[in-house]
Amino acid sequence: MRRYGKHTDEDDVRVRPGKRSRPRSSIRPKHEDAAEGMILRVDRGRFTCLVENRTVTAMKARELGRKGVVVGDRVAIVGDLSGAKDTLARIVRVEPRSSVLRRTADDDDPYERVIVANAGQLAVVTALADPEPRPRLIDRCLVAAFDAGLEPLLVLTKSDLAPADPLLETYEPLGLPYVVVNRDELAAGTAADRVRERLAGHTTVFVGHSGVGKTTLVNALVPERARATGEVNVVTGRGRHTTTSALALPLPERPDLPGGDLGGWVIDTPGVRSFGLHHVDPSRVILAFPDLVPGTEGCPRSCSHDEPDCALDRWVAEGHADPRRLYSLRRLLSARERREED
Ligand SMILES: Nc1nc2c(ncn2[C@@H]2O[C@H](COP(=O)(O)OP(=O)(O)OP(=O)(O)O)[C@@H](O)[C@H]2O)c(=O)[nH]1
Ligand SMILES: [Zn+2]
Repeated sequence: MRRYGKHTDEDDVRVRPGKRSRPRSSIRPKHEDAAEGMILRVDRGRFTCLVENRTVTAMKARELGRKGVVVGDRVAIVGDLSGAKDTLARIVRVEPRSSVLRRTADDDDPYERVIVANAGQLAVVTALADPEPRPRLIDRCLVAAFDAGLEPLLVLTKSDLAPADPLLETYEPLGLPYVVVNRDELAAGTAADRVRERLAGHTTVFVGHSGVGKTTLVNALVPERARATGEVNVVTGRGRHTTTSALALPLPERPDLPGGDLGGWVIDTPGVRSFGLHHVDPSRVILAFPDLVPGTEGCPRSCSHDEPDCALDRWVAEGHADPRRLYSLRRLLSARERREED
């Protein structure tokens, strides 16, 4: 933990004599003894926070005001950090975030929200059948990932029910990493192992439509989770998770797998039906297409890259980039507009 000791103040005094040389203890942050923590879960104003190797329940200090604290946030935390039952610590500071995944208000949720902070990868989980894949929802998740600067990963489940090829063909121009899994591989553990290799050393957010098999996969990746959330649904009688917010789970170490000693985090999110994208800026999305970026030099100011004067048509016509890349970019950008089928 960084300390804000006397030394800094003394330096200040020496270089800037005069009036301002009186001791300025007030410039020191109030909570210099705060511990560092990571937010694992948010539930009705209570935050589950990892501090060293303990989980501590905390609330926001009043001084944070309306500042949001979300899963993945690194925070400074004070108070009772024992993690004992019925104790409540206080979050006094949120550290700068390396990334922010958000969704705009939409039918599922009337508020714009930051879903997760500090993630590096977005795993878009899609079933190849039951439920049918919804390419527009996949596109919307990809746009959110590109906008937030997260690396996307396609996880296609239920390949025992339908082939992956048609969908993979659609996404081939994007050159995304992908993993295809089926029921037998899930049962054998090999599906989770292949996904695990992609997660090594990363913080990965899992998103997917309800029913695609996200819970099955996350439980296989983090067996601890199945135990922690093994409540039984009274209607179906099946064990069901009750995630209403994102939940960060540490990946168990797997020295037998490539990169398996690196650890990593899985952040599970509730099933999504849509993914609001009004906040997305096309100029950030296009950064995921470095082969097209130089072609935008001749574009009109604040070009949507899908208008008659867009210079990208000429860029690909002159052979600087694959036309399918431009087609894919435009499809993604158009996914920002709301469509009925979303
Ligand atoms: N055939 C087949 N079924 C699978 C596969 N993966 C998961 N399932 C089944 O699909 C159903 C839905 O899986 P879940 O893991 O509950 O799906 P989910 O995405 O978490 O859905 P929510 O819990 O509604 O968010 C379950 O009955 C799983 O057993 C697969 O690869 N093949
Ligand atoms: Zn353009």
